[in-house]
Amino acid sequence: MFEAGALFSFTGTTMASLMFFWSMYRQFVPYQIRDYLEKCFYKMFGLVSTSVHIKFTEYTEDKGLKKSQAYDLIRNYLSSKSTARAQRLKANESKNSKSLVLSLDDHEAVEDVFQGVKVVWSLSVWKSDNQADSSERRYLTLSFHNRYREMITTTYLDHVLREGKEIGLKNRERKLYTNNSSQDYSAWREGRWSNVPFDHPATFETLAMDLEKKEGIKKDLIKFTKGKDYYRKVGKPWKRGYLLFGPPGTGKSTMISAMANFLEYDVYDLELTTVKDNSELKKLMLDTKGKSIVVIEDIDCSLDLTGQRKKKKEEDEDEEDEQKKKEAEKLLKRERGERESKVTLSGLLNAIDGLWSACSGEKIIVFTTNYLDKLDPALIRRGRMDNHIEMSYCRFEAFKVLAKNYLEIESHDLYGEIKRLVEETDMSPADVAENLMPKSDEDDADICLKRLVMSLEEEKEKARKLAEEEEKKKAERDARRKKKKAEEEHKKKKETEENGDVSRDNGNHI
Ligand SMILES: Nc1ncnc2c1ncn2[C@@H]1O[C@H](COP(=O)(O)OP(=O)(O)OP(=O)(O)O)[C@@H](O)[C@H]1O
Ligand SMILES: [Mg+2]
Repeated sequence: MFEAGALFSFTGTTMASLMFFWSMYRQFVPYQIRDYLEKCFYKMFGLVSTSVHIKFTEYTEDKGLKKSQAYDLIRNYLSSKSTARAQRLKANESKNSKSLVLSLDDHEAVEDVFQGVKVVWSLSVWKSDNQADSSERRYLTLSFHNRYREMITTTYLDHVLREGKEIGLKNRERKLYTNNSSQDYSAWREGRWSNVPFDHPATFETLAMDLEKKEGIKKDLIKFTKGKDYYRKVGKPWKRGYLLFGPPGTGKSTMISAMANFLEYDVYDLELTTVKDNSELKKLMLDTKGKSIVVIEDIDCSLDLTGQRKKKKEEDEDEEDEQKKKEAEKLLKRERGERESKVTLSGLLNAIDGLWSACSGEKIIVFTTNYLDKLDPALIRRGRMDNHIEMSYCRFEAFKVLAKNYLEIESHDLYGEIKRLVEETDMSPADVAENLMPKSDEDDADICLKRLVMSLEEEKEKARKLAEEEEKKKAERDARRKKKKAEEEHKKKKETEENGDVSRDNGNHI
């Protein structure tokens, strides 16, 4: 028997000799001969070995500069397996610096089991011999028994890539994109979209609206995300359009953020007024990725999309005034040399509905507007805007959500009075929220709710006065119209009488 000391010294000497021979081999044997020897070794080894090895390099072979997508997907896939099973791990900061990401360390291996078959993944590093070149290339090797060659090279690898993609999407930092103006050459050269991290805190839990409606929207979204095969089966591109309409401050933009957080999607905020023409719009849409929400806010203000609308037969004076104001604004813009977007309604319809709009996977398109009736029916027909959601003034259900968010209360003596007032008064959730927000440390729930009651009463009074004034104005307008009509009729009658007199006179002359 060896004594412990003797055993250590024997092992140490052997290791030192091996390392000496290894370094001599790498230093003095030329690369071509080494390569040949290694190939022979692997060949001989292959005769007795029953293992198969597949190598996945970090960079693609062609130019060696492009990162291999498959390599990244496999690393994503292995991250959770390594955390659970590997002995040596590497810790990196995640892109959003919120947490640490653990991955397999260099020269480490991890086992995976798929359909009862064991495979081993190992991570190796190749270092250049060239002194001037300090670069390192990593590669992953998948080893498994030859008996499972067919299953591993098809089913298992498909499974790894698919899972890796999903993990990557989940871990990615979500982005809020906005389109660069093509007038701004430096920004346009950088890319069609600029982005910042998307960090809006709105969720469906904090969104104040009718509870049943909210649940309906959540279910609709879940159904959509799971509908890949269904959409393919019925022959529809995998996208869904939402039209959010309602008065200002009712939560349309908040709803978009809640949707993005719920689905973990990116958001593309498309500013149509800076898009030069239809072809630019097409390019922008082609540049959006899957798992994203493309938003066009205030669609009625973005473009003159109402041009094709049939004018109402009876335009009242107010509408005429508005039309005149718009024309004057346009003229002023033109005089100032401001560029107007040449995106047309058909261009926009193509962008959301055309052949190429089906590129790049699942996508949600959202339009928001304050005035539903200002939009061309073609733009919002079902199939294009599948789900029309009205965001309305704050009613009691919505108030309760806001009170819970802002004051952390679920009931109060004033709830009865508030219930009556919010049902009678049109106040936006934004205004209700503002009243509920404590303005100082002394503001407690009692003070905030009383302030809300006061505001609601004021609003109610204001609405009553406004309605009275409107009524008065309408009566005046009607009276003016009646008077005008009577005058016209009188004038017509007079003209006919005069014409009758003239023809009688002429008759007398004859
Ligand atoms: N339904 C809601 N639930 C929770 N908060 C809301 C809701 N509606 C409005 N708010 C609050 O009011 C603010 C303004 O709301 P938001 O911007 O979503 O309104 P909007 O409908 O998009 O208005 P606009 O038509 O003017 O664009 C939000 O930041 C949010 O704090
Ligand atoms: Mg908005």
